[in-house]
Amino acid sequence: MTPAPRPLSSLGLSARGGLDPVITGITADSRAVKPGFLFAALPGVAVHGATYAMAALERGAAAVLTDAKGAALFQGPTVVAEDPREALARAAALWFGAQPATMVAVTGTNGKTSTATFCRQIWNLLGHAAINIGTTGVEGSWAAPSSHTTPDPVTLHAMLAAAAEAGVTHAAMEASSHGLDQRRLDGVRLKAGGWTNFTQDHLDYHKTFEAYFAAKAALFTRVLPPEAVAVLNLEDPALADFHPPQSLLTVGKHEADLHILGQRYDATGQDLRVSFRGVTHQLRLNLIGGFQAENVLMAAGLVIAAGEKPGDVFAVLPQLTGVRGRMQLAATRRNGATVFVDYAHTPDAIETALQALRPHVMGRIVVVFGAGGDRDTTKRPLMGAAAAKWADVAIVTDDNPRSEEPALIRAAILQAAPEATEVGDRAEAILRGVDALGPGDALLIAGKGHETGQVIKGDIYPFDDVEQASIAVAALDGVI
Ligand SMILES: CC(=O)N[C@H]1[C@@H](OP(=O)(O)OP(=O)(O)OC[C@H]2O[C@@H](n3ccc(=O)[nH]c3=O)[C@H](O)[C@@H]2O)O[C@H](CO)[C@@H](O)[C@@H]1O[C@H](C)C(=O)N[C@@H](C)C(=O)N[C@H](CCC(=O)O)C(=O)O
Ligand SMILES: Nc1ncnc2c1ncn2[C@@H]1O[C@H](COP(=O)(O)OP(=O)(O)OP(=O)(O)O)[C@@H](O)[C@H]1O
Ligand SMILES: N[C@H](CCC[C@H](N)C(=O)O)C(=O)O
Ligand SMILES: [Mg+2]
Repeated sequence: MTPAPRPLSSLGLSARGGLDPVITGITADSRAVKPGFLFAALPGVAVHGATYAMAALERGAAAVLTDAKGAALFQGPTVVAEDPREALARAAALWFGAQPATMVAVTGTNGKTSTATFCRQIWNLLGHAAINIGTTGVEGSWAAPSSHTTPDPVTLHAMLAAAAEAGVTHAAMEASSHGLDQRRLDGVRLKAGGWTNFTQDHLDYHKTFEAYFAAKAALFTRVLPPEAVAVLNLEDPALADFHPPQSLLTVGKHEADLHILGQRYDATGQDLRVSFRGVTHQLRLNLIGGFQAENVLMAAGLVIAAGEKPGDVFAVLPQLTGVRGRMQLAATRRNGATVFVDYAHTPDAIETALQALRPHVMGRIVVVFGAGGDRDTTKRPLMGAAAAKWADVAIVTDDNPRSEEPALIRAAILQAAPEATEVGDRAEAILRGVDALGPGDALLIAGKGHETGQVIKGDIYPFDDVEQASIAVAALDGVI
């Protein structure tokens, strides 16, 4: 529902010369401007949005929000902000207004989608209308697609207001480092924030580990209010020395508030003994992979920090179901071999996923994986090394090469995995992986998870790892 027109000043903004025009909408894209809109001309990676300010004004923009550099590029009603991205996020929060009453955000190199999804499932199981917002879109009691893990502030606040108006009271969202760096979350009212882990990814954007860390730390140092709760995974040494302004609920290590006392794996999941502030709980998780227990504990910590009773939360954990494309059992061969689809696309995730699968597998582990184009190039050999170390057989293939030459991406991986087999066509690579499986073996198809497309140059070709796994098993085992 479109909010009613209102004066610029009601969005916490003032234009040069004391102008206070009536605003009818907000956008950061000049092509979406309608008469009366506030156009946010943001400093971008490729271009300064103020390049399009005159086009926006010609389309009837009532005012342009930008920084000093942008303001020098045009003439017209101008709001100058030191940080226009943060000003836009706070204006979007005021413009759309309604947000679900109880919200948490989770950051970290890996585990965000899993944790946010488990938060939503726990809240649903406790009777709340809840959603998770992130890489898999908006899921739960209200659904919507999302082009980003962390949507831009105008899209995000429109989502939150629509969900609240639809009766959603609880929301868990992923705070990506890009999203935090670009202030996309700055107007969101959060009760708790979680940090799963910190390893390598996105250095193509942040350039240094320090900048990557600072972007994620900002969830606590800038976005979360001091009265909120910080849920930190102390298993990760990078976080053990992080001291946010908020009170802590720690998970992971034995001195943490919430930690695992014992873990026993079997073919369909795991049994856990966990301790929460001295009280022991025994529970079953029908989820494959130790990392899933870590994510479940992070989710339990966030939901408890946001107000739920610990006993109620632990009681519903056995009902949690797997997250699409995260260690998802996609197919089983006639000889009993299993095929899993997972989203691992960083060195740590490849290592974690392969190690996590091992206790559930009697025989060999085969892995099929690649690395995304137009992303962090330095992680490619590290991914190759992780696969070479932790899998028995590795097949290197394509995964969203985007604008890059696929063979060069594969070569960068193979230089650290000389024993691996190179099969550029992903469907053929999966078929070869399935064909290699003997009784008790397992295949891990990693990197694309829930994705339903292969991004090559500017096009997206339909491709679904789960579907390809079933096709390969049917073709080889004669099941139609
Ligand atoms: C690198 C990056 O994150 N870029 C994001 C950023 O673009 P930008 O500001 O740098 O855009 P730009 O192309 O330089 O343009 C500058 C400004 O001019 C405006 N413009 C541009 C053209 C025009 O005609 N008129 C106009 O007004 C643009 O709207 C923009 O505000 O702001 C845009 C608007 O919000 C985003 O769509 C865009 O995401 C790009 C497409 C992207 O691929 N981002 C990925 C890397 C990303 O954000 N990934 C994370 C993490 C993923 C994960 O780990 O799960 C995510 O949260 O999804
Ligand atoms: N706690 C964890 N520690 C290490 N690896 C993990 C953890 N949780 C998940 N993974 C691995 O990372 C992959 C991605 O998990 P998930 O989608 O939950 O992470 P994410 O942080 O949302 O990723 P992205 O930033 O790409 O959206 C999983 O498929 C698994 O291989
Ligand atoms: N299969 C995807 C996974 C990464 C997606 C997301 N984390 C991003 O960086 O956009 C790729 O490598 O292209
Ligand atoms: Mg995600």
